[in-house]
Amino acid sequence: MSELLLEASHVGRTFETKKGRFTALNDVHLTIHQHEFVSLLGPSGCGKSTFLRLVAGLDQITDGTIVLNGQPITRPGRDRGVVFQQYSLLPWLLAWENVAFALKKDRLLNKKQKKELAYHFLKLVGLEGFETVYPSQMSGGMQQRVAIARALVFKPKLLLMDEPFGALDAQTRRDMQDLLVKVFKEAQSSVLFVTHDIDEAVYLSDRVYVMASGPGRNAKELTIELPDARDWSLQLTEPFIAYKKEIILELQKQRREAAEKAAATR
Ligand SMILES: Nc1ncnc2c1ncn2[C@@H]1O[C@H](COP(=O)(O)OP(=O)(O)OP(=O)(O)O)[C@@H](O)[C@H]1O
Repeated sequence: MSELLLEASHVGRTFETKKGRFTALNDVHLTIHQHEFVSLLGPSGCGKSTFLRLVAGLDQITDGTIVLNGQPITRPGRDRGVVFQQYSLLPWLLAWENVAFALKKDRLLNKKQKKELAYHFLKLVGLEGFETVYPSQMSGGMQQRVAIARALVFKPKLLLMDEPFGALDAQTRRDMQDLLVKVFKEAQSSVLFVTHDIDEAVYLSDRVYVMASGPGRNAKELTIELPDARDWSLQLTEPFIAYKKEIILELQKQRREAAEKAAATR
């Protein structure tokens, strides 16, 4: 396997709430290697977004360590690009300006170079010809493409994506998944991808971490070995269905255990 890029060990995150201390994550482990696509899957509330925010540097761990390229993560940085479910584009800026905005503080590039880079990444995500369109004139899928281009424009080592296709209709979601496979290969970055969707996780990933809740923790890790050239017929193959089944059975087991635990405390 290629070089280790990110290593999260014994990660914990507790929150002080009105009802007392709440443990959102407990002893979570995760690794990502160079050029690896890793998904984080699990029931609602198991702490996927909390974990992603810690890796993004938008929140601080209460236990453990998260090391990226040998350095502990303490704040956001240009080595990580983030894409959320909400596209969060600036409505008063054109598509290319939204992408170039991410380079605002880059003093090494002049305006022309920033514009060229923005155009390059918009082309990569299939938006050639839409550079001078405002977000309000774009579909949800197109807006999310702009958000992906914006996250990639400073060539991050790690792309962090939190349910990026959650707001899209089924067909657009499929198109975006195929686009992501292509973009991921060309951008030569690694991806940490949070999703609820089992098919999406198996289709896109090299490895899938399945989490459990109460508190959020590791439950299962799968290495996905499927042909590199992914297309949708892959989803009908036996190996794909076998991975899916393994995840479904794990999630069913979790639901059963949670129900038993709830019944025992009643
Ligand atoms: N700032 C906070 N203060 C208190 N509790 C929080 C805070 N942030 C998250 N939590 C709690 O931590 C738990 C994990 O939340 P998180 O959003 O990470 O889960 P998730 O797996 O991403 O869920 P979903 O799939 O529904 O988005 C939840 O119970 C949530 O209420």
